[in-house]
Amino acid sequence: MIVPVAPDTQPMPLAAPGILLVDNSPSFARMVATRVGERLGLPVTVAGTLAEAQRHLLDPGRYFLALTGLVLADADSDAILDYFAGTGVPTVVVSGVYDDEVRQRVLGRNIVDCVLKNTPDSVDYLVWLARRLERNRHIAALVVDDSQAARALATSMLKLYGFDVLEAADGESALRVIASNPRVRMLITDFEMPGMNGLELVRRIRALHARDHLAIIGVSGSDSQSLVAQFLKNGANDFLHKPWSREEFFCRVSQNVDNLELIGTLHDLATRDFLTGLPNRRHFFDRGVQMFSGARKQGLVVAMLDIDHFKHVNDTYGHDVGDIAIQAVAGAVTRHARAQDLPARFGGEEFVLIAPGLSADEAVASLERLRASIEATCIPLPDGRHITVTVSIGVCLSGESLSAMMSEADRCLYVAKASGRNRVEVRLPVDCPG
Ligand SMILES: Nc1nc2c(ncn2[C@@H]2O[C@H](COP(=O)(O)OP(=O)(O)OP(=O)(O)O)[C@@H](O)[C@H]2O)c(=O)[nH]1
Repeated sequence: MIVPVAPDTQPMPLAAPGILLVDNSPSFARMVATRVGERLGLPVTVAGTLAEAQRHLLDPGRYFLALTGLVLADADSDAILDYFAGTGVPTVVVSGVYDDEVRQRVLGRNIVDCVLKNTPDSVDYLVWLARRLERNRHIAALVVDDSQAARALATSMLKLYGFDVLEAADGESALRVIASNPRVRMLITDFEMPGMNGLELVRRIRALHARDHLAIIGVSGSDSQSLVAQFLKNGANDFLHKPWSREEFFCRVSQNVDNLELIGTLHDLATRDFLTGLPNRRHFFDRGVQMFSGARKQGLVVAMLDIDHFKHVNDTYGHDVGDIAIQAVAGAVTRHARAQDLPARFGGEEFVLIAPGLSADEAVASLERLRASIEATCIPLPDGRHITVTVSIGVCLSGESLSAMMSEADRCLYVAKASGRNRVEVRLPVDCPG
């Protein structure tokens, strides 16, 4: 999405923070803005001069990233670099020249990176960089080092890359910060610290947080050959030698958070149903068995839901509308589920819900509310029409195992269908006195 702004207009408020692209070539700026904006779905504002860029940046929350060229009509390259380095907005230089001299001038200031213009990969790299910096804003990083100066350096770099940064001066404080901040997904720790050293800290963190949830990078100025291996063997994801270069620091930090996200995506693909986003059947059984064994005292309820006459919906309106109806019912089930419940798409037009800690009356009343809410939902179709669907629900209130409860819930579902549909049917299993 491109937001063109006439040179003398004041900035317009934007809904989400976007990207400011500053370049003296309108055709290049427009090409990059279109491709970056389309691929990221973020607003990109184009400015042709430094003065124009300064006007846009008057509103501090409007941009999370500035991309700037070094050739502008109203300023030389040092003035451009000095200005952007002082704005507090993470800035990437997009330059026609990137030799050692430019590199040193750029990376000697508070500038995230320098990208060579007009190479086949430059737009791909900019898209990756912009996406990375945007996502970093939602990640907390923790820097652990007893040296205040070393902490300040790593902190300023991580802030430049958009992270929300926390600091700790020793291992014990670091453990406390992690315990109280679930948003911490990246930790950078020094080796030599008083009390607990970096290796011991990594070991203690790994007892609670897996590598695919919290990335740890060890750092040290020591020449010891074995230290890197020791950090990795104790559970660190990566290692950086002090003094690190700005570029290496950024690459390693980014690669590690990229990996965390990739693993998160793979986990979602393996555990979530693609159409509805609900947990899939496999994840349901994994979690459901755990919930069953953990809930012996308080008990749990298993409910099976099936959309009524769904074949008729498909036959009448087509498969796409059938999918919309499945998504609408999934939405109702998701909204109905409490934090401690486990809803899932069991397959086709069938759903399952495990709800712990409910009395029989509460369970029946709650599922009756769900049934009624689905019946009352007008499901909008792309052509402006609406449809409604109903569901039948079979409920089991207790049983010897999860599979026994599911069989009983399924049997009740069959009875609900046979008794006219759009109803909740509850029976206690024969092997349970109630
Ligand atoms: N659109 C769509 N249809 C699906 C999906 N999965 C299964 N179906 C269809 O769901 C329908 C299920 O029909 P039936 O099992 O005969 O049951 P029903 O028509 O809902 O009838 P009752 O359950 O007896 O009320 C079939 O037509 C399947 O093709 C899906 O992901 N999307």
